[in-house]
Amino acid sequence: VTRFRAACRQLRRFPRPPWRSWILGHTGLGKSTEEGLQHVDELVARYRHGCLWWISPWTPILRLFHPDTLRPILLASAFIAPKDQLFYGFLKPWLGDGLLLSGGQKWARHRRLLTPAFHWDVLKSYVGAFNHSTHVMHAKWRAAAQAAGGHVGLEVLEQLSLLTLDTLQKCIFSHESRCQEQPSEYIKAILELSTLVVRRHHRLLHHSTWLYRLSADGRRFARACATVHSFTAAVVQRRRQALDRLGHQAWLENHRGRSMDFIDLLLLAKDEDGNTLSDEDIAAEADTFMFEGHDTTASGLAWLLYNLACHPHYQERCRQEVRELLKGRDAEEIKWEDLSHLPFTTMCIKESLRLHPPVTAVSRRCTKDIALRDGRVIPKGIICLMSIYGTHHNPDIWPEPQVYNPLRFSPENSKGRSPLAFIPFSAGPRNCIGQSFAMAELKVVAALTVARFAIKLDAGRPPRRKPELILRTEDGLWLLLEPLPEVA
Ligand code: HEM
Repeated sequence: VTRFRAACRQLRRFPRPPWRSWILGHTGLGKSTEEGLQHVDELVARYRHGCLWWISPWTPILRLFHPDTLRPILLASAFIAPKDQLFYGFLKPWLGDGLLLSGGQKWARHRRLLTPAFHWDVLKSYVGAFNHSTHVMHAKWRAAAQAAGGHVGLEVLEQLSLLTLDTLQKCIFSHESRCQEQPSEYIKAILELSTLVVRRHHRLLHHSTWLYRLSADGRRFARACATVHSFTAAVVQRRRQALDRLGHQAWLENHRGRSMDFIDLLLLAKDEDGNTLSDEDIAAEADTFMFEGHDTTASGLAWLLYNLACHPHYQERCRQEVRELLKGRDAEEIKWEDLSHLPFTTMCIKESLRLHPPVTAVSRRCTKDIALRDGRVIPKGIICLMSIYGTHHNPDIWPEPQVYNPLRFSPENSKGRSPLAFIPFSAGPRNCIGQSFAMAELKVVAALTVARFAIKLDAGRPPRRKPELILRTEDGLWLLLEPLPEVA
């Protein structure tokens, strides 16, 4: 009680938006809806740095949305600012102790072991998979457009989710599920788990582990977890047996000509003391990549296509850039070397990630008091909800924040801007390990899509944003797609 009262004294220095009552606090005022996001815009416009939010009479949350207030927490060591369980706990039975959820020494050791798996030399070999999965998706779109007599209206979030799951299965497991063309039990289970985790957040009774286990949703969750875990465990086990049977050298020689996937790299990963990852560790990391890598990238892509549909002149400029790059080639294929030659498309991607960040917030609970530059203190143990969306919409940093303007990211306009003003992949020691992977995939899919399709708004179905685990929409994101003549 004494500690709580001392914390409340510190917290009084943060502005508190009007609440419903001192018993209810702000309960029910922060919704995962379009209105909820507009409310965040209002909070940011009014409080600029952050504000205090009471989700119950004994649970204060600091909502932070400015580089100055985010800096000391985002840049603190993972030991001082660990993840908070309230927001991440429901993922635990699925993702176990993978990088996203683990903490302390285990996280630090795994982060070190996993970092080389995201080196550019490795990512290079995945660009082929990005191209191939995009060809498959586009072939489906072309067939649908032809059948519809010219252009087709599609819900692109679902389409792009299947595309990113397809590429991840290839890059992590070297597995061709062909999930874009035919149903896959494993992919169905992953999509179901994502939906169930969000639903559990909204149902207070389901927050209790034992009540959840007894509920229909809890049983579905357990079944989907079992499907995902048995798939991953079987792949890891098969590879481990092959490695043990052949020995390192022969196993590596066996790989000549075929690029290594994530499972291979994790099986071979060794720290400076010669410690390796156990099969359970590898499986948890693979499950984490599948979760963290699919919906986030799909949301980023879907909102990018939407923003380009809203701004046909930017779309046309991207198209010209890509066509120029592909001119005279035998195949319409984006290569690794091409990724640095798409400056305008890259600016459009970044501006879309700013305006519609796939992950809208991350949260931490500090293990010691954190002093801010202005003298205020974030007390130990308080949940800090760091709003990526709010920071990206902060008028202190981004003039006219609601406007889509890729030129904000031109080299001259980026000069002098705080590195924490644009944080779609978070920042600091716990930033996104997959950000280069994601940017490469975003560029390949975006470039091929603008080259092959005219993307238009579906006037009858304007999207209403819905921030869940990722930024979605209430009834899907519908766009009209019209095939263009091939370039190469
Ligand atoms: C546009 C796509 C992506 C976005 C916007 C994104 C965003 C983020 C953010 C904001 C975090 C920090 C989460 C937190 O602090 O709680 C994060 C962490 C993480 N991301 Fe991503 N991500 C993307 C793609 C990917 C991909 C493709 C992978 C893997 C293949 C990946 C793997 C991870 C992992 C493992 C973590 C946890 C890192 C750690 O705690 O050490 N992400 N991501």
